[in-house]
Amino acid sequence: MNVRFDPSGPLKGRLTPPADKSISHRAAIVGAMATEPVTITGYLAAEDTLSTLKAVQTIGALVQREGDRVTVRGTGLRAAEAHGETIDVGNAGTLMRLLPGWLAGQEGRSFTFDGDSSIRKRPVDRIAVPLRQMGAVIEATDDRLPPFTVHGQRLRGIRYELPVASAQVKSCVLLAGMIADGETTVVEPVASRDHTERLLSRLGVPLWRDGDAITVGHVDELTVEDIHVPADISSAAFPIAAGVLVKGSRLLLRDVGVNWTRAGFLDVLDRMGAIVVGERERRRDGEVPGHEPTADLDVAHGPLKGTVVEGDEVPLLIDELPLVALLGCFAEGETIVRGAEELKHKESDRIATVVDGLRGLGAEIEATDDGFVVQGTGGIRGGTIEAHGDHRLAMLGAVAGLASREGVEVIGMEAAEVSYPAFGDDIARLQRR
Ligand SMILES: O=C(O)C1=C[C@@H](OP(=O)(O)O)[C@@H](O)[C@H](O)C1
Ligand SMILES: C=C(OP(=O)(O)O)C(=O)O
Repeated sequence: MNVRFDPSGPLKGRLTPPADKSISHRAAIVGAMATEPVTITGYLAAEDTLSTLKAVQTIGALVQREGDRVTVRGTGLRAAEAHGETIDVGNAGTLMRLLPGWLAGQEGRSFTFDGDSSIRKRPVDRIAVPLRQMGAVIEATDDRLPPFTVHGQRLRGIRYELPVASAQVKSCVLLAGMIADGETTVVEPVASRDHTERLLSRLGVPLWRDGDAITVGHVDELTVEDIHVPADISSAAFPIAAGVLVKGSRLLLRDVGVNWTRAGFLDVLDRMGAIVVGERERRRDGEVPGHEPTADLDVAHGPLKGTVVEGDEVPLLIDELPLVALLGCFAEGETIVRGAEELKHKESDRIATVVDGLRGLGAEIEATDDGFVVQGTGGIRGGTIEAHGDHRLAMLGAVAGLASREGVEVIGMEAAEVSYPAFGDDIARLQRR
């Protein structure tokens, strides 16, 4: 589906962005691990998180959905079984990397995972390495890609130093650690989103942090309280960027998750001089809070200046980096992102697709090995951008169009269904106010 986004008049009004995708995946998986039924309110109804509901059904959980209220009746920690059915993760990397952690500990049962053409290019060796050390047997295509099969075994706890900062790998090992013998420790090179730690900690799972090391203990049974999912800051980032870039805009985004391990985009916006007002959670080392803080964010159009995003900050806004590139086009001076090689392993190679895509719209942007460099020129011309089946690229093109001089045609806008099905409607509503 090709959709044209013309230069927009001011965006105005209030909006509750869609529910958090990362937290929705985790809530459904944890619900499936529990023995008693779990109610999740505000569950994200988008392609990726519907794949997770289907996946947990494939392994024996019952799922009931009424709007954004989902009830999961799980199998308990040690009774998941797929009966030879393949688990289809669709386009969802998070699902593909988290669920095998739990299933690796289902002794004597095997689970095959597959997904769409994008997922078949995304590495699973990053989870196979630690899970094998814990005792699981994993067969993957070319030893590193889907489709892959996890043969569940009795697992033993390990200490694992993550070679790259990845919340998906960290979460996978922590989920496996809950059913492994002994304690399991994951050491992260730099902080990444900690939704799994917060959720497990709230549910009474023995879990603690010591500097960069997170340790989880063995659990016999999981009791899960009802879970509420806040709005997704990664989805909110698109209307926020539109509000910052389109002249005369003023938006209020409500109930947005501002967990500091996710809210790096707001810090980068601050450095660029953008006007976004709202209470954020501040970094607190050594603590694993049991909740997800939220805030209302008041956004207004204003001038921007260039900034530098370094590797330590990258995991705190990994999915928002494409938008940093777009903001850089409008900023005074240079905007640089470094230490973001991980962008190459997303739904598309986001260094290549962002740089080629924005350059096609008139941006002065160069790719580097681990990021990009953008020269601010005060705006962008417009043109056509290909989404490459990547939801974040589709919405990047849309926001670029709203702020451009000539408008942007997005090829493959349907990709937005993965995380933000109401994106087009929400933007249209903000344009009518
Ligand atoms: O844990 C998660 O929910 C996610 C972690 C990140 O991936 P990595 O762990 O691969 O960096 C992020 O890009 C993805 O959208 C969601
Ligand atoms: C990278 C993303 O998700 P996933 O890894 O779950 O496919 C994303 O949502 O931008």
